Amino acid sequence: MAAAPTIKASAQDIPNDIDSGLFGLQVLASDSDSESVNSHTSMADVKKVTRRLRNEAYQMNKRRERAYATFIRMEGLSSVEEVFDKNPQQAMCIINIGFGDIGGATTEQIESVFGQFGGFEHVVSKHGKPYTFVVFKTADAAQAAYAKTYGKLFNELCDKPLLLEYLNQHSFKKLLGMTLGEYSDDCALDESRGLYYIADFITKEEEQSIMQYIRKDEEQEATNNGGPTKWLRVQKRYVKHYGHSFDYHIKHVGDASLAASQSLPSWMWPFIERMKQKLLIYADQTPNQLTIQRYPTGAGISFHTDSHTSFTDIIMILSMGTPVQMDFQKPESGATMSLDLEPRSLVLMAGEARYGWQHAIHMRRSDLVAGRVRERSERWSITMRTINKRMACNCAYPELCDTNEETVQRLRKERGIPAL
Ligand SMILES: O=C(O)CCC(=O)C(=O)O
Ligand SMILES: [Fe+2]
Repeated sequence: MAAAPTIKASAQDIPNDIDSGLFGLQVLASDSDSESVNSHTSMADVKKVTRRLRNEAYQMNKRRERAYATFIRMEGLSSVEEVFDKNPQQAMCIINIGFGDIGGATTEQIESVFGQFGGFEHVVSKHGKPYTFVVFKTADAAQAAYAKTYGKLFNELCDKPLLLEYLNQHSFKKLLGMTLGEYSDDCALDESRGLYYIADFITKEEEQSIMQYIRKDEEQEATNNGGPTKWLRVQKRYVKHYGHSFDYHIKHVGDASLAASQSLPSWMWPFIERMKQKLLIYADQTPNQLTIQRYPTGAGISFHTDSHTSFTDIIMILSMGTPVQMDFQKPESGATMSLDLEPRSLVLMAGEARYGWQHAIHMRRSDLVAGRVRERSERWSITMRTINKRMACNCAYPELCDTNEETVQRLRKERGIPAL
């Protein structure tokens, strides 16, 4: 006797307007995870299954509506029709799975599901967004993956039914075209604007030895009741100053005399010498203030511009440990950009990058680099600056300049520096 056909259905197969019975259920080949209705199934069972499936379809619709609303709000759209396409396209949006702590998945988890399909290219996640994009080589390849994944549960993907939409061509470019390292406007921040990035400024061995020196200073501090200088906790990071201290309450160099309170650690001298040679900085730009920072995983530094009246033009940052993304913003125009700070790299900010932009390292446990989630661990950095003895600045960025701030005027008076 021929086997009874198995009716397989999952919630997504049921049309939204289903009103009774088995309408809309597809008759498919047998499949172990399918809902089975065979010749022994009573009409009551069929009704039960139908009711359950209808309820699932209703829940799924609700989920989809919620995800649409979030997408529209976050992308500043008036409707989803602006971005989604009914016809298969090369890129799809998983509208209900993003990356992050709550209900999120990592790039690797999403790849592990979609990477099984032919023509898979890559996953693009966006920070703080509860949706993700999956790109295929062709619309046909995307369609094949869509057919096998839509509405399905994957335990790698938080056991949520996968909701997918094809992305129209225009939105593909608009939403996914901008990768890190590109700029949000015409305000490209580059060397002509004073931002320089030197990869592998120090070797791996040098990185290790600097970290050892820092740890040794730390031990000395613990055993000697104070080593060269003290670690302070600022937000979630640890900070230590050499040369001159920095007062986070007044947001200014702390030493009243503006005389160096400490010499720079001798292990830094060879690197400062290398900077002078490689970067051709002038003698009067030789750093005389160092800030060493230790960022436990997830720590960061809020958006700021290094005080214009505390330090002169050139600021350099040496990175060690985990790579992180540094974000830049220009409050006046809203322009933004990100720079990936690899360990052992040196960043130099001068001119517009130093005076006219703010920079930050967001407090989070991972970064997105070209659409991939990269977990962070511990990071160390050394910021090198030169004290601004005039305590004045005549930059072209008054909105970020502290020259006329009351505190600075008071400090100028207290420190015997003539008023402007
Ligand atoms: O740790 C870093 O890379 C950033 C440090 C910084 O912005 C600062 O010290 O002002
Ligand atoms: Fe800074």
